[in-house]
Amino acid sequence: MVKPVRIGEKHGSKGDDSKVSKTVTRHHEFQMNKTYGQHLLKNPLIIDSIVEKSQLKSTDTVLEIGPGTGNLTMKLLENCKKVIAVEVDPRMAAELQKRVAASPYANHLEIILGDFLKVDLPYFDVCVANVPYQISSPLTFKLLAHRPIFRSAVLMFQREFALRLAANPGDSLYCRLSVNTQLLSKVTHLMKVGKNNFLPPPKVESAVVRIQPFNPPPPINFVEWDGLVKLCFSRKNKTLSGIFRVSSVIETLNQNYKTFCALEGKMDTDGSDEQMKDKIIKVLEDNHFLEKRSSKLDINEFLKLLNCFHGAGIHFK
Ligand SMILES: C[S@@+](CC[C@H](N)C(=O)[O-])C[C@H]1O[C@@H](n2cnc3c(N)ncnc32)[C@H](O)[C@@H]1O
Repeated sequence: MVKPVRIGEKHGSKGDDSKVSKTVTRHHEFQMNKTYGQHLLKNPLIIDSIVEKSQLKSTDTVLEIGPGTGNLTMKLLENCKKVIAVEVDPRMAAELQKRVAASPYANHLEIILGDFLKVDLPYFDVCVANVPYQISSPLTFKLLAHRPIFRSAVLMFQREFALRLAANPGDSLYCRLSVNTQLLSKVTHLMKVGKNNFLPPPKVESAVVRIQPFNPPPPINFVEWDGLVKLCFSRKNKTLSGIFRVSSVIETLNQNYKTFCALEGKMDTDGSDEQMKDKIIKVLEDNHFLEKRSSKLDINEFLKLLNCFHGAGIHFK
């Protein structure tokens, strides 16, 4: 558990827009750390738009991941009760601490110094962040696994990642990430953001999405679900018939089946891979999945497929 560092209490002038550009200017003194994905948002219009789209309430506790020197944090503080910011770089945290101490919001910010992927998260209502792109995927699933379930997250990602999150069946970017995220949440693409809105500009384009976790979450064993989805997207344009006829896949599912039978106290533990192949093909055939392709299946069809396999005792972990 990383110990939270609390910001000291100091007061200064409120709502001073010049602070954004001053801080941006000061960033030239920093050597930006590429491994931490340090690209600071410098366009106040984009910052305002992100905060507006976050639909914050004055009673909200907001989680920010990677506040940097605080360009977004300052605007968030004006619009909620409290910001909890997780920052890995002590230089950034110190800069943010100084900046907030000179504002009326000193008592409304808590900085957790540490790696977002390793810290225990506190309670929060909404997450708003221009995230470090290199941890986009584990960051998203850490948020979605967090309890209690938060209201929404408005997050800046690399554009391609954002498009993958929001992709629909049939889209070229529809993938395992789209299906796993959309099983657990509603994803909405909010806006594109060009490179020149950052300092220094990243190599890639960016986009902001809103993620609203389903509450209650679907009653699905996520490991089983992801096992099926991972397999189906190993060759997303191949038919399911083609994917499930591969001998290594049949072998693995037969092993899983035997483990499942043993755990359930069933005697059916000596079936051959050939028998397993017939069982799998029968499930696909009986439920009209043989000629379907993952790239076109929606969440409900994946759910149906998982249920059909489970009905036959076929498991994916
Ligand atoms: C893209 S910058 C965003 C900075 C600031 N929010 C802004 O928009 O100007 C990403 C920030 O995340 C921080 N960061 C990188 N990896 C992190 C991690 N694993 N945990 C927490 N913060 C991280 C970086 O130090 C940097 O401050």
